[in-house]
Amino acid sequence: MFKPIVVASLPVRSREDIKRVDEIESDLVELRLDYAKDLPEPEEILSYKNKVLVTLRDRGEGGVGDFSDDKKKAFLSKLADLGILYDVEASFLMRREVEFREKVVSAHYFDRLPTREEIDALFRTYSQAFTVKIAVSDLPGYREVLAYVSTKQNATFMPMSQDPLERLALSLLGSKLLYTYIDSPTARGQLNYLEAKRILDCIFK
Ligand SMILES: O=C1C[C@@](O)(C(=O)O)C[C@@H](O)[C@@H]1O
Repeated sequence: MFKPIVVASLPVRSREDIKRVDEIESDLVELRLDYAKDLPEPEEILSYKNKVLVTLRDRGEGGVGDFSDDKKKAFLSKLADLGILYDVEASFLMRREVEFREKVVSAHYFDRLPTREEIDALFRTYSQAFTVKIAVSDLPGYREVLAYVSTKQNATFMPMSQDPLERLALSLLGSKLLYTYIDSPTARGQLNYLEAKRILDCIFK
C-alpha cells in the first residue's frame, strides 16, 4: 500500500494567493488559476516550481474561469518550457496539442460514468503522464468504476461524493494523488489537507 501524494487545492484569486504556497505543508499545492481574473506570468510561479501543480480547469470539467483554448494552450506551453507541473484534461488534449508527458492528465465525470473501454483508452493513450486522474460523481456504480481504475498503473482516482472519508479510504487502493482543500473545497468530497495528512501519517508512520 502506497501513501498518496497530498495535493492541497488553492483557488488563486490574486497574486497574493500564490505567495501562500510556502506556508502550506502539503506535498503539492494545486494552483487553481481558473479562479484568477488575470493569469499570472508563468515566471511568477517559477520560484515555487518544486511545490506546485498548476490547473487551468475548463468550465465543462468543473472550472470557473473564462479563457479560450488558444490562450490555455499558450499558457500551458510556457509552463512546459519552464518545467512546471500542470494538469491538462484529456478532453482538452483532443482539441489542442500540448505536452502531457510527466503531466497530470485528468478526466471528470459529473453526469455519467466512464466505460471500461474509455478508461482503458485513457491509460493507453497517456501512459507517459505523471498520472492519469479520473474523478467521478457518486452515480450508481461509481465505486465499481473507481475499483477498476485502481487496477491501472500510475492512476489517480477519486469520488466526488458527500463523505470525505470515503475519498481518503478509496485513495488507499493505490491513488497516486489525494486532492484536499485548504480553506474551502474546490470539489465535493475533499478533506482539509491538514486532517488528511494527520490521518495518513497515522496509517503510514
Ligand atoms: O481535478 C481536480 C480534482 C478535484 O475536482 C477533486 O475532486 O478534488 C479538485 C480540483 O481542484 C482538481 O483540479
